[in-house]
Amino acid sequence: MTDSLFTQPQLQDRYRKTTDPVLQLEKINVTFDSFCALTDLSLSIGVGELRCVIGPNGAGKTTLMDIITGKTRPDSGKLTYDQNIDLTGMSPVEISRAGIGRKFQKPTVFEALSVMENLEIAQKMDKSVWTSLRAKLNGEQRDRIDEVLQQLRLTEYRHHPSGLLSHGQKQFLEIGILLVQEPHLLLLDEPAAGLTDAETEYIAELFRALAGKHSLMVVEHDMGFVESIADYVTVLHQGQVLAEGSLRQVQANEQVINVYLGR
Ligand SMILES: Nc1ncnc2c1ncn2[C@@H]1O[C@H](COP(=O)(O)OP(=O)(O)OP(=O)(O)O)[C@@H](O)[C@H]1O
Repeated sequence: MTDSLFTQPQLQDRYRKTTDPVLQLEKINVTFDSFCALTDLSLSIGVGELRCVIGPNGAGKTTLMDIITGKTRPDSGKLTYDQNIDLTGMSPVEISRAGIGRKFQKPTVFEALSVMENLEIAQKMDKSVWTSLRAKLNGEQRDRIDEVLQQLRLTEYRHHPSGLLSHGQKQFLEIGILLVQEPHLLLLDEPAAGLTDAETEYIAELFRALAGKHSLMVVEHDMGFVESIADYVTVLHQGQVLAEGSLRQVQANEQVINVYLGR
């Protein structure tokens, strides 16, 4: 077992084997009343890996993200981050501070504030909104924001009110809000939903560039998008892992064809 992978971000992290897990779920069970949303779910995401999670409606994809981020507590099972951090006892805020960032499907930016202000607030998560805006950024923080603005093609919109951005730009800003917090693991729920073809292509390129430095778990229904980004795919069905492998492998799996992809 290696030492804690991410106590301090290290350059060599990107060269670690993706077989080193950044996140491990072991026999996770979640029930709502008597309905089993996740049943003995085991899953492992490697350092720097870009994992896609697919599956039919109701398969448990959102519940999986809710478990990882502490929004929902499992009834049983182990949830280990960074080799030895037990997430099951941590609050959503503690989990976020430990380096797990989540982007929901619907953008949730502060619409009245500028693009830049949204990023500043995100960078100083530990302070209130107004304290964050008054506190001066140091050079390093400013550089990081500039870098993220550029990465998300938002530099020329930095002073625009976020409410005036297009849907796609708001999605990009939301990814930027995650990136300025330097997460180690990003959870992205249907990031391509509602994007134009050009935006989808760019976001695919961006995710491929982020993998290695960050680990990414992407829940997505758009198979074209999955094909353009995924090295490894997990198929969920009825709260369990139905299949895992390359997209080609899972696309050829009879059970996956029957329950999800169709003929
Ligand atoms: N709070 C809840 N109370 C009761 N049942 C729930 C709750 N949350 C989820 N479920 C049920 O758990 C199952 C898994 O839901 P989940 O939202 O995780 O699926 P999903 O794979 O994300 O689906 P979709 O692709 O439609 O978003 C569904 O049958 C859903 O109705």
